[in-house]
Amino acid sequence: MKVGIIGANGYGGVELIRLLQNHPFAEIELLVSHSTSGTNIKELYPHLSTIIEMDLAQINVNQIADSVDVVFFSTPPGVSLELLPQFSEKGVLCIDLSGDHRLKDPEVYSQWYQKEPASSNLLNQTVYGLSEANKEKIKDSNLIANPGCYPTAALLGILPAIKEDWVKSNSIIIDGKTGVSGAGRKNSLATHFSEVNENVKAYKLGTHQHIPEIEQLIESFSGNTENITFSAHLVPMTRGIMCTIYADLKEPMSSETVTALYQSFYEHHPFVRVRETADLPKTKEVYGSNYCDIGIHCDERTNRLTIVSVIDNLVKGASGQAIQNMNLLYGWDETTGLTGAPIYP
Ligand SMILES: NC(=O)C1=CN([C@@H]2O[C@H](COP(=O)(O)OP(=O)(O)OC[C@H]3O[C@@H](n4cnc5c(N)ncnc54)[C@H](OP(=O)(O)O)[C@@H]3O)[C@@H](O)[C@H]2O)C=CC1
Ligand SMILES: CC(=O)N[C@@H](CCC(=O)OP(=O)(O)O)C(=O)O
Repeated sequence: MKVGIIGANGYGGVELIRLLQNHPFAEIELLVSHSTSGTNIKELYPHLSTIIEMDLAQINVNQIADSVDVVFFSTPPGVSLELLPQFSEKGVLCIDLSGDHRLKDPEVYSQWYQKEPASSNLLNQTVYGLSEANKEKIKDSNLIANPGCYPTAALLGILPAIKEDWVKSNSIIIDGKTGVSGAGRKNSLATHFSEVNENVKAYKLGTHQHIPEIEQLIESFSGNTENITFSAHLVPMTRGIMCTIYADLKEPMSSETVTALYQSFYEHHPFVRVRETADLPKTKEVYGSNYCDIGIHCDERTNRLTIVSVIDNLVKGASGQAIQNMNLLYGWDETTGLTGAPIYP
């Protein structure tokens, strides 16, 4: 099965390359770049020398569509809006790592991304690729909107409680922390070493594009409209996301009971590991891997549930999950090519 990666010279693209090297059924056919076509990928990323030495190709829809079976879009918002319909029309399977096709309501997309939305026709064909939540739909789709990094950690953390209807409406608060690679490879003042090192900052409060994405999936799970509070924080590490999620319980529950129920909920989902309460997960314990680790605490004084959910933003939060979705789509075991253990320490 032949794969093309558009945006191959960004962090998401390079993580796709790393993971696909270990995939037994997928072969990288084309690496595509907008601004560095003609350059060998090893010149931009010397760590890939002798592993993959391929010139980056230009964006040429016909040529790409003729040579690959599946295209990953690892490009900033707005790019796949224009390109993806041209591939989809030609019957190429598309997996979009950007936010362009995640929101079902075109008006909501315009409001949060300040861009013209994709066509309703295309949005109706799109499956939201949170692998654990939409496994059956992903198997039958040809256009997958891969989730954002924060939504992956937040939703895997909260969905069992939502599905079981344990939490009070509008009581969910998600406190998210991310490593700097979440902002991609492009230069910016916000990701400059001196700005990030020995510093923690909150950003995009009330305006983060992941707010409607999280609310949309909660609604599709519960049938209820839910308003969440989400705060994003940048912390001085390269990879990793931690979402600490707070919600008021409808009825008192113990940590042990909720943990056992979460373990049973994720029993058949190999990439979600639910820990015992005394063993709350840390970002380093999933570094470089496709795992999402979850820990639970119920405060019996306040009747509040706290969930800690960690992922690697570039793997389960982006490229790893994109490959997991490709595996589901092709009917392969979902763990194919993704069984590497986290890198520790
Ligand atoms: N980093 C992360 O942790 C996560 C990222 N995502 C999403 O994945 C996507 C890629 O992110 P990431 O790899 O981090 O970002 P980078 O900035 O590292 O890479 C972006 C890529 O897109 C290409 N690109 C930029 N503009 C255009 C254009 N106009 N047309 C075609 N290609 C273009 C860039 O290179 P070139 O211009 O040379 O082609 C580059 O290859 C984004 O939508 C991001 O929001 C999602 C989850 C997590
Ligand atoms: C550090 C940093 O800036 N992180 C990005 C994560 C973006 C992301 O996950 O991508 P999508 O926009 O495709 O959802 C942010 O918070 O916007």
